[in-house]
Amino acid sequence: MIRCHRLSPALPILPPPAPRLLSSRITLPSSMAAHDAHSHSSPPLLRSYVLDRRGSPFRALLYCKMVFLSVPLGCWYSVKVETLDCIQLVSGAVVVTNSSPIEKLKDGLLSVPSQEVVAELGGGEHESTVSITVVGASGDLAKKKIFPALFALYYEGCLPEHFTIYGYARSKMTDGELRHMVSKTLTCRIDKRANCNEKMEEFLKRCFYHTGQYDSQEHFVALDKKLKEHEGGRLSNRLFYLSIPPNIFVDAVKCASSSASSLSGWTRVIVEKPFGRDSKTSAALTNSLKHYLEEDQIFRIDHYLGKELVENLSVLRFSNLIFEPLWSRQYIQNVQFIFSEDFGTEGRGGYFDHYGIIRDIMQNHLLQILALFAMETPVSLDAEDIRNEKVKVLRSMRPIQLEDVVIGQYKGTTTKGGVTYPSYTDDKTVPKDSLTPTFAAAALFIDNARWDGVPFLMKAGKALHTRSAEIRVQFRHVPGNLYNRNSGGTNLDRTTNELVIRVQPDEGIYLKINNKVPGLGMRLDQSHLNLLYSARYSKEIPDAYERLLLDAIEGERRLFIRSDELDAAWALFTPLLKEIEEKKMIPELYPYGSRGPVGAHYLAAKHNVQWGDF
Ligand SMILES: NC(=O)C1=CN([C@@H]2O[C@H](COP(=O)(O)OP(=O)(O)OC[C@H]3O[C@@H](n4cnc5c(N)ncnc54)[C@H](OP(=O)(O)O)[C@@H]3O)[C@@H](O)[C@H]2O)C=CC1
Ligand SMILES: O=C1O[C@H](COP(=O)(O)O)[C@@H](O)[C@H](O)[C@H]1O
Repeated sequence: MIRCHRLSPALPILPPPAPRLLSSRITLPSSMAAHDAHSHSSPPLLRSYVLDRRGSPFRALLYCKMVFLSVPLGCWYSVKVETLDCIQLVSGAVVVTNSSPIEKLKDGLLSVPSQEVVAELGGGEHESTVSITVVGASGDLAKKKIFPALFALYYEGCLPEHFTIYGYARSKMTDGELRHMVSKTLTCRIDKRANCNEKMEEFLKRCFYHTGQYDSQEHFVALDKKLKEHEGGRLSNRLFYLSIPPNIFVDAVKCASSSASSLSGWTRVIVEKPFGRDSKTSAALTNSLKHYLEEDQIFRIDHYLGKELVENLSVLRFSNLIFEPLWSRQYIQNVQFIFSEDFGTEGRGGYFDHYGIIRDIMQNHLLQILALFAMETPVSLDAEDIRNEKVKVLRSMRPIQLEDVVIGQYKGTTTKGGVTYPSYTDDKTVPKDSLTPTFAAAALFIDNARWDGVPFLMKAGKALHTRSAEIRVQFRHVPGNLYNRNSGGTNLDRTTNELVIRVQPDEGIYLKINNKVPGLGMRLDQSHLNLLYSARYSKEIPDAYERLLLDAIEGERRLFIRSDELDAAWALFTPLLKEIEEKKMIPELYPYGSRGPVGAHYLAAKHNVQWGDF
């Protein structure tokens, strides 16, 4: 039985986006008019179809003759099947033709089941299956995040009934060794649950391994063969998670696309950051990927978008009357996006030195949050509507000035207790004279009517005193505040309201307000209206990778980055990065475990702001 929280009857299931044509070469016959998307009643024409709700939680597979439709539940289409030769609905995209067979839309990409494949579909034709291939399965991210997230999804009943997981990498491993590795590196929230071992056993039986090179068509053909065996003639959907270094993304995509794409269902590819180092390299990566994939097959992951409190940002703003009217320069003095880690780059120095903190955290995670925070109200919750608004706000951003940026690098320290912490450059994979910033603070501006003049401050650093990620919204002071005259010493112009969205740890939202201290006198202090998630909700918070993997399986693109968003993000940061690197800007050193360089305070002060985390 499916227990996935997404299917809870208490939760409204939103109607899916309207189907969209993939190519102008394809026309929808007039007989295929969308029925009422909100209606759950079956139009007469579809009654004879076989409806299978087991394959994937939100997808029903309708099968007839040569017709395959994979449509979201709750959405019915009126189709005159007799007049159509082939139909393939791929994740909301409709492919319909009156001539058979459907021509290939793009080489090796979207193909329609051949007669042979259709014939092969024998007994299992009413069922779909999802095959998830973790490319780079021997690596750090796969062990730390991807397998644990897949297991958590399995445990929660969120994976379809028929699924197979394949690990793919060059390292030689047997299925047994992969299973051992996965079970030993389980670091997910489920591992403390009572029947975790039992569920793990079941899960591991669905995990397999295939050794192969990332640029070998032959090895991907062999993988395809194995996937087919597991798929057993069901309609197959395939998800490839590229958990490999970026220099081999394109090789792997090329092979996966041309030798291991699904012939009957969808094929999607999750791509991990870094998406290039600048505008040029990012565009080159996008172009290469688009050679083998359609944009809507590419799921560019930014795992911060999968974090619960980031996902909640729009809910907070758009579903509470009290916030949206305040969301502008009229009431907000500044907004701060703060990321800090209490550990250095140990173990990842080689990667990090090539990127630095601005590319590693600011250009993606913090900027994505900023875009969600500052965008205009989208037309709907549809992925394209949201992403359109994000792109607009990113394009409205003023070029970042070097004077509005502070960079730092951590240096080793020895604590009073005698514990020694290394300098960034102590890492053997980092050049001794590296100027790569491990800390940066910046002031950004959005040149539009809503945000004109409001500083959006970002601060990100490694090896700081604490691990946290938060959004701080500092409101303007109350004009002519009556209590300034009689506040018992509190300077109300300094203690303005502040809304804090704590993304991690101890997820929560609190609003700082000025309040009367109880008693006969009139003394004010600043208190918190506090929503601490652990106190309010008994449910554990899913890991970001769980949400994003499930979204990718369900074809929900809202939390993935579209190529024009990526272009806009790089357009903002590339000139700054170029200037920093060309001028060989020297980072300010700060001690490991400290609060970062003092320059960050001068930067804030320059914009009449105080960092809220002090
Ligand atoms: N680790 C993390 O916390 C995060 C990682 N990422 C991104 O996710 C992706 C995977 O990260 P991570 O798991 O740390 O990466 P790894 O360096 O651990 O690489 C993953 C696998 O790729 C193969 N590989 C490594 N280097 C090469 C190479 N030069 N040529 C061919 N194959 C190679 C190895 O497998 P084998 O030798 O068996 O083929 C390795 O196990 C990267 O793009 C990274 O930037 C993003 C956010 C966080
Ligand atoms: O993408 C990255 O994120 C991690 C921080 O992720 P979190 O979910 O643990 O906050 C960061 O350590 C890493 O450098 C960066 O590449």
